[in-house]
Amino acid sequence: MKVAIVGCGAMGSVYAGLLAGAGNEVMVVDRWQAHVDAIRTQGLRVEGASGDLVVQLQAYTQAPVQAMDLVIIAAKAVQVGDAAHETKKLLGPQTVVLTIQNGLGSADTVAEIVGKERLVVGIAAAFGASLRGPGHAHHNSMNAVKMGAYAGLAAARVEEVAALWRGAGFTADAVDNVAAMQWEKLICNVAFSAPCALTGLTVGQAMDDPDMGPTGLAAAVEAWKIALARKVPISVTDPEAHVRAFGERVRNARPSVLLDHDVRRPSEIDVINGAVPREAAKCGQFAPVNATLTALVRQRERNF
Ligand SMILES: NC(=O)C1=CN([C@@H]2O[C@H](COP(=O)(O)OP(=O)(O)OC[C@H]3O[C@@H](n4cnc5c(N)ncnc54)[C@H](OP(=O)(O)O)[C@@H]3O)[C@@H](O)[C@H]2O)C=CC1
Ligand SMILES: CC(C)(CO)C(=O)C(=O)O
Repeated sequence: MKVAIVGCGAMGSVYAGLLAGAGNEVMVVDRWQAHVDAIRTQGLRVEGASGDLVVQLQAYTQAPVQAMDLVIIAAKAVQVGDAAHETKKLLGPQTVVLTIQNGLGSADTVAEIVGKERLVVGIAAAFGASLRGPGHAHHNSMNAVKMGAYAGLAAARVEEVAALWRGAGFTADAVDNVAAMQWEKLICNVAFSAPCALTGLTVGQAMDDPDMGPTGLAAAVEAWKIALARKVPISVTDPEAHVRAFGERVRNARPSVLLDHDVRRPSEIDVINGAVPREAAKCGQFAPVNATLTALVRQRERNF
């Protein structure tokens, strides 16, 4: 399959490396010139839970005009609009677009730009990925990739995309309910995104910390209650166990909100912890734990 990855950062590199390693024709588009240059000259190295491999890829800072079978948008929520515009150059009549971001709301932005009928929404859970340098990604784990149609795309086409991922060594499944898939991940992210960004702790250190451990769990339980109040059909019955199982897989990870703060860059906090009070308001409820954590992160970001 001809696959393009738009936004070849930490996660995009893991996707690109494994999909190319499985024999797909993979092109990556990323605006970090040094990363693209390194991929062109030395190949892309992906190291960590999946092994250690180097793949040769086509790499660009701007997408060429070329129809692909599948375009994966792996930019962050705050960048997803620009990345979707870049994606338009890669679309043919049959191209499927899969957008994978943490938090809530990115898919709506992408749907407006690339069209909802071709869109698949994905979630990647427990990878703990980062870029170690130009052309070199690392990931702590690789738990699961889940995906479902945004609106209209036939279930068989979504299943085809999931099969492509499985063929590359991922645990990947097509799901019926995108909202449940997103909330089940969000419950995990809220426990670590703000707490780790505010303290500099890794996921494992935050879980073990006598202050941040309970704070993260309170944020997760609050998100879980709001998901239930919003009647999202999540399968989580014990949010604390759900979060602990997730955290144990990526103890050494520094959540991407913390990675953004390392370089004084505004993060995805508004669509992660910040999504919970917004969703709560839609059913007349409050989410004070997530609202407070979001306010603290936002205040810090105003000084960047
Ligand atoms: N890191 C992780 O372990 C996990 C992350 N996620 C989620 O996956 C998503 C991606 O995260 P992550 O890989 O960490 O993020 P990164 O910041 O590492 O990667 C995103 C990349 O996309 C590039 N980019 C942004 N806009 C464009 C554009 N218009 N054209 C080309 N390139 C573009 C960025 O460039 P630039 O740096 O210049 O902005 C960056 O290199 C996020 O939603 C995150 O929450 C999910 C599971 C695990
Ligand atoms: C580790 C973390 C929290 C990084 O943002 C994550 O979302 C994942 O790996 O699934």
